[in-house]
Order: sequence, then structure tokens, then C-alpha cells
Amino acid sequence: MRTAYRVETVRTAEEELMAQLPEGALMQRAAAGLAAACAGLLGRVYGARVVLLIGSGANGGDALYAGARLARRGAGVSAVLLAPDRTHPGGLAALTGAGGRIADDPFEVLASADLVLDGITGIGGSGGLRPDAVPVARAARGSNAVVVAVDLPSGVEADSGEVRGEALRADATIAFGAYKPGLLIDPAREYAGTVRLVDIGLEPHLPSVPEIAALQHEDVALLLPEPVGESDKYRRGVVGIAAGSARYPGAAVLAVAGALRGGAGAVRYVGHAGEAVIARFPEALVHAGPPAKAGRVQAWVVGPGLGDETGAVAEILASDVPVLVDADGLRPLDASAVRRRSAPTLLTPHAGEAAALLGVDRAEVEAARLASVRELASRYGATVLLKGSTTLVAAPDGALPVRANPMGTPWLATAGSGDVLAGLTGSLLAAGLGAYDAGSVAAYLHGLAARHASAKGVPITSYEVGEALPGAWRDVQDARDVRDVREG
Ligand SMILES: NC(=O)C1=CN([C@@H]2O[C@H](COP(=O)(O)OP(=O)(O)OC[C@H]3O[C@@H](n4cnc5c(N)ncnc54)[C@H](O)[C@@H]3O)[C@@H](O)[C@H]2O)[C@@H](O)CC1
Ligand SMILES: Nc1ncnc2c1ncn2[C@@H]1O[C@H](COP(=O)(O)OP(=O)(O)O)[C@@H](O)[C@H]1O
Ligand SMILES: [K+]
Repeated sequence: MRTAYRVETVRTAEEELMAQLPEGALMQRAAAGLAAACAGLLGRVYGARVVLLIGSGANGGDALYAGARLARRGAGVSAVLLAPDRTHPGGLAALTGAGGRIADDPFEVLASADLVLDGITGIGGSGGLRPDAVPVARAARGSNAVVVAVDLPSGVEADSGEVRGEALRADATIAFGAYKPGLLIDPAREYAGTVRLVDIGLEPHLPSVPEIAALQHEDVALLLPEPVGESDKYRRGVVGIAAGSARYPGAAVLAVAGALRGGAGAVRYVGHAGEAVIARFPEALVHAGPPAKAGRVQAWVVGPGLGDETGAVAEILASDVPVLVDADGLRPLDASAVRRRSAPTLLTPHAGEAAALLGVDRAEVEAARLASVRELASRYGATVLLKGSTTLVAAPDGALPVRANPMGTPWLATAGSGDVLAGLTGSLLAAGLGAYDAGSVAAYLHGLAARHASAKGVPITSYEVGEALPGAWRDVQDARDVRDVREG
């Protein structure tokens, strides 16, 4: 599990740790890790041209001390001071003492740089790059240098992943002690490039519950449902899929495709696209009548491709089993009906649907994913999975970390892939996972399946994502097998 903590939490932990260490030791740990990472990226330090972009805080201090270490190993290091009268004094003295220089013309040194270290702002920054830093950050991006952000790409909001103005686009970010939410959530995550964590000994001082959590293979493996000796198809869980319409029969097929690969013992399809479903999946149980007459299920999925035929939504919400509401099912959604439910509800909007539920513009949701998913979960008293470039899952209980899916791929931005996700998630719900786990495990497997299907980056169809789910499942399960062997 990768975990991220808010700035306030990181600062408290840092203060606790610093109180146990000699003055300046923590910054030296950070700088040593940073310099080592830069050396790795450069391959050869001797003779390399390194440019440091230095702001007014300790983030600049880290960059200056790391620059000094690289200068001692023979790199030509120049510092661009963006706030010359507030530059970290110890860091600057270390750099000049090691033979580093202060650049007169930032654009000249950037034009020939091999590596740029962004030490403009870290966790103390807010509100995008200041105007004087913007042309410098752009020149860094436009150069041939590898751009490395110190702790965070300058200009992004550490706590939310929002980018409220210009920010520096890095190829890599070397983060100290802990991830910050912005390193795991778009749009900021995109600015960070590849993120590497440097251990500065912070972990024992961080609280046990993070702000954001991102599952990894081993975590997902532990959550996958698995049949046991006494299992039969009913005990494994039956998922009901109320999806598709005369106008959109494909959504039904895709939702069933996802559901058949999600661990439930049987998939019941209810709606007007039964023929299309059965033609593709003879194993599906098909009903044309109302959901209440379809037979017992352990979880419902309602919404994909319903078009205007949304009559089933209220009926399904009145049931006493977990319900996933997606797509067209979200339009007629009544918050009080959702809040009244005794069983869990999982809403899976994309940004446009989330915006309609919140009464804001789509762009606002995309810019502030974390705030949006939290607000929806609290307003509806439901678990919410917000789809898109970073899929987030928030539980109605705000005390749980929001889960950020690390496994997405933009190749998933193809019509119908959300239907596959809805079916898959419903199947996991029917198999017994809670809404929070089902949502995050499904997003993970769905993203991994899409990566498999688009191997080496070829366009994929949503049907292929469904077909690739068993491969993704196997991949994740291998992590469990490795752990079992390790633990004897
Ligand atoms: N406290 C410590 O001992 C440690 C701190 N560390 C480093 O310290 C950083 C935090 O340092 P600070 O708290 O000094 O804060 P920062 O260095 O992140 O930035 C704060 C300074 O930037 C200015 N500023 C804020 N927003 C700005 C913007 N948009 N554009 C330009 N300037 C802006 C502020 O006026 C302030 O002077 C961490 O990100 C990390 O890099 C690490 O060295 C680990 C140890
Ligand atoms: N840029 C992106 N990066 C990663 N995943 C994306 C991106 N855009 C969309 N997705 C994913 O693709 C799926 C699309 O679902 P949805 O928007 O409901 O489309 P549809 O209604 O066509 O099925 C979701 O799982 C979403 O998270
Ligand atoms: K930075």
C-alpha cells in the first residue's frame, strides 16, 4: 500500500523527528538522497551540467545542498536564485564552497543543462508559480535536460492534487519521507513524472491512517474473492445487472462481460437487451421482467445504457442488498433515497455525472477530484468511485483514506469501458467485498486489464478490457503466491 499524508501531518512528523536529531541533519538526509537519485539519472556526474532553480524556502535548501554534493563529484552546478535575498543561507554557502556558481542568465545555463533540479517550492508552496518563475520553468521544460522536482513539482497543491496556475512539469520527483496527496492525484500527479520516495526516517512519526491510499498488487491479492470447498454458485454470490435498453443494448453486454469476470457465481441480467446478452454470453441468466421478479441477488448494478428507461433505479434502491448506481441511473438519483438505504450504495460517476450531481461544472470536478469525491460521498451517504484520469474511491465515513487508483491508463478513455467496470464492481460486491474495497479492487483490475490489452500502447475496445480481466486477476494473484512462498 502506498500512502500519502497532508502537509500539516508531514510537518508535525518532521518536527517530532527533527527534535531527536542534530540541527540540519534531516535536510542533509534529504539532500543526500536527492543527490544520489540525480547521480543515478545522470549516469555520469563528472562533467555533467546541473542547474538548480531556487526559491525562498527549505525546498531550495535541499536543492542547494544536493547541488553541492554533485559539484564535489565534478558536476558543473549553477543556481538560479528566484528570491536572491531570501535564499537558504547554509545551502548557498555549501554550494559555493563546493565550487558551484550563481547563474547570471538563467536561460543561458538552462539551454545547455543535462539536469535541472526544481527547488522553487515544496510543501510550503501555494497557488501556482509566481510570474517571475514561469518563464524559467518553461525554459527548463523546453530544454533537453532531465527535470527533477524536489519533493513536489513547484506550483501544484500538495494536499489536493489541484493545479491552480502554472506549475513545473517534471520528468521525475524525489519525495522526502512520505507521498503527499498531490503526487497520487491528477492533475498534479501528471506534473510529477515518475515519483521516487527517499526514506528520511519519517515513517515512525506518521499516523497510522493516511489521507490517501493506493493499493498495490499484494493488497489487491488479499482482497480477491476465492471459492472454497463448500462453494456453490449461490454461495459465491449472484449479481443482478439492470443495464442496456433498446437504444443501447451494448452497455448490457459490456456490463455482463465485466460481471462474469468478477468472482460472483452467477450473473442475472434484467432488461430489454437480453437477446444481445445471451448471444454473447450463454452463461448469463436473462429476465425481461422487473428486477423484483428476477430472483434473489446479493448485489445489484443499475444504470449503464438505460437511456431514459430508468424505472428500475428506484425499485432497485428499495432492495436490501448492496447497489451500484452508474451512468443513466445517476440522473434520477434522489439523495434522501440513497441515504435511507440500509445496505451499502456505491455510486460510480465520471466527472460529467459527478458535476451534475454536485451542481457544478465538469471542469471544476476535474480540477478538484479529491474535494468532489469527498463531497459526493458525504452528501449521498454512499461510497463514491469517481472515474477518470485518477479514479478515486471515497467511503461515506470520512475517517477512511480516499483510495487513489494507481493502475489507470488513458487508453481506457473509450466508449463502454465504464460499463465493464460497473459489472466487474457489482460482481465483487455480490462476492462479498464491501463497497470501498469492491470499488478500489475493480478499478485496479480494470486498469491493469486495459494495460494488458493495450500492451505497448495500442488502442483497445471495451470488450477487450473485459477479455483481459482474467489475465489481470492472475497477475495480481501471482503476488499472493509469491507472498505465500515467502511466508512459508
Ligand atoms: N523541515 C525540514 O527540515 C525539512 C524540509 N524539507 C524540505 O522543505 C520543504 C518545505 O520548506 P518550506 O516550509 O521552507 O517551504 P518551501 O520551500 O516549500 O516554500 C516556502 C517559500 O516559498 C514561498 N512561496 C509559497 N508559494 C510560492 C509560489 N507559488 N511561488 C513562489 N514562492 C512561493 C513562500 O513565501 C516561502 O518563502 C519541503 O518540501 C522539503 O523540500 C526537507 O529538507 C526535509 C526536512
Ligand atoms: N484519461 C483517463 N485516464 C485513465 N482512465 C480513464 C481516463 N478517461 C477515462 N478513464 C476510465 O475509463 C472508464 C470510462 O468510463 P465512463 O466514463 O463511464 O465511459 P462509458 O460510459 O463510455 O463506459 C472509467 O473507468 C475511467 O476511469
Ligand atoms: K519543488
